[in-house]
Amino acid sequence: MEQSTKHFDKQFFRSMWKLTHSYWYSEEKWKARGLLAVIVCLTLFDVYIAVLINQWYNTFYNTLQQYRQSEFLHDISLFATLAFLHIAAGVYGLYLRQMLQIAWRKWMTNRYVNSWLARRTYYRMQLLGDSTDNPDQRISEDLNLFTSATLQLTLGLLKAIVTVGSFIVVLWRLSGILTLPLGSYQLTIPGYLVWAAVGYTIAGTWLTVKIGRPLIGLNYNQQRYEADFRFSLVRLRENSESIAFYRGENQERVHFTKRFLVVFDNFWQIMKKQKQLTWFTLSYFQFAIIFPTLVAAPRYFARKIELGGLIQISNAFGNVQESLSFIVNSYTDIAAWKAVVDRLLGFVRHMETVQAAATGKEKIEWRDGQAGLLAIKNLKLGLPSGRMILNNLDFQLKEGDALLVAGPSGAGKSTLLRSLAGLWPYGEGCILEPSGQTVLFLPQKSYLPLGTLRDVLLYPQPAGSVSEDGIKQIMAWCKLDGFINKLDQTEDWSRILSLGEQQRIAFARVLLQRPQWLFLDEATSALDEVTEKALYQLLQERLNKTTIVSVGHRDTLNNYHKQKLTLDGAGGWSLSVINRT
Ligand SMILES: Nc1ncnc2c1ncn2[C@@H]1O[C@H](COP(=O)(O)OP(=O)(O)OP(=O)(O)O)[C@@H](O)[C@H]1O
Repeated sequence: MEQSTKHFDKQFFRSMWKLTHSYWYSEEKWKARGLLAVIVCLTLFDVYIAVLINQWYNTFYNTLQQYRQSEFLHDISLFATLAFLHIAAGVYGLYLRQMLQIAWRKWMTNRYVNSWLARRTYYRMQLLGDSTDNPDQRISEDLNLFTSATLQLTLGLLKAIVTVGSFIVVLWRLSGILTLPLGSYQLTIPGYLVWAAVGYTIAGTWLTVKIGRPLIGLNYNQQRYEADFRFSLVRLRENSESIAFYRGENQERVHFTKRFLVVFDNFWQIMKKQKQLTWFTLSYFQFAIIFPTLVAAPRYFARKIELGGLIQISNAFGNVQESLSFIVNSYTDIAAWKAVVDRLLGFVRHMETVQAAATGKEKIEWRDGQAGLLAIKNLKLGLPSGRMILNNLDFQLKEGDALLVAGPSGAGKSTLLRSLAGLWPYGEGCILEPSGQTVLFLPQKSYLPLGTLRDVLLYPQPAGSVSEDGIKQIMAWCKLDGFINKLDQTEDWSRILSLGEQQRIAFARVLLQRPQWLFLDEATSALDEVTEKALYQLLQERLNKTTIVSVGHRDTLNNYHKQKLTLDGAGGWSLSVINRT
């Protein structure tokens, strides 16, 4: 499993840059940069308004203290204007930030989905270990969190820096010089309010980081445990019938309880840490309300500043402190954000490893050969454990051939088909594929997508690619006449159709797509022998030039093939001609 790295080290920032920069240099870069520039301007404008409001405090409270009624309404209207500008900047700042966020998320989602689907990465990632748990969560939730949190944190940081800069100047001006008697000496501290604010915040930040650090790992794990728990529930839904037949509810309950217990335990740890952190942060913020007044009180009672000045100091102090303690405020956000970044980086790395393996380092070589010829040269197939299941397989198939692959269960028949489809990476040798010809693989249980029966039949071709009459004719040939009037009905067909009906659907797909090379992995295992015969005869009549390679256990299959490849599961194989009686 990919672990959350504990620190923000150089490597993390390098990877982070890799994750982030692609969007800002993409084809959408000008739109993205333009939007970001407007948001930054609005943020700076908002800080400027905050400075004007801070000055307004001074004027307004002095007006009150000195009972200057004539200026009261003017001050109020000035406040209304400033407040309106502050609100407008806030509203549009958020609106545009969300606009940028969704555009960025859309772009990244497209990119991740494309990369996940490219070169069957989704399949190979599963095959090549489990270092990425729940890729669906990475694409749906993590990309969302990543884009929103990155913008929120970056813009928050910018605003914090500019606010600190502006209000430190204000505080410095209001501070004057503090003189402390130290024995016979006098200690003079210029801008002492600034030092007080900085000291207070640094102490708070340091303590928060110390208390809150374990939350990074805990949050990372929480997301993963939640996804694992959800996944186990989804599996029950997907396999409900099988589980119901086995009466496996108790076992499932034990399994759910076990997975949920992990969620529960981890959440307890988060709660305990969060409690400590909340004790600290709430106390810290409560004390921050009174702290500036305490610090500025000596100057007020020495009559060096008026009430307006005191309130202004308190407000400026609050702004500095709030911005400086940006890390304090958003420590848990930063922890969650770091966990998201780590997970995304893990996902990207895993995809890259799988794709690099697919393009470079693999020892099985898939090459385009001659049209009408499939040549397998010295093919060795192994398992991830290193066990050899097929040794030096060498044979050729020509257009129109029909080969039956047989052997005991677990001998490696499906694995051979996977290797011919380019899905199995463990092994070495060379496969010369028939150049420029259409190939179709039928697994034992075909995938039925969600949608109408027509979509299911045509998959993966789009609807409309075959005429209505053509579809109906082929359905009738495959003994699917009973479903003709349901062609446009949307159902969860994999739940409704029997396994045999699903296998007939798969044959109908073959006849609709008319591949030149057809590989069938126990594709008639759920059918009676009469139907099996009818379907193979249909292939021989309608697709007489198509080369057929079938994997199966039944003797009846001998009738539809010319050659037989028998695997013994220990690496050995033999090729023979089938003599039909
Ligand atoms: N992803 C995998 N990881 C590890 N081992 C695997 C994987 N897929 C298959 N195997 C192993 O490879 C061996 C061959 O499996 P395969 O499915 O090719 O056998 P088969 O001859 O088609 O069996 P059957 O007739 O029962 O369908 C089996 O021992 C199986 O456990």
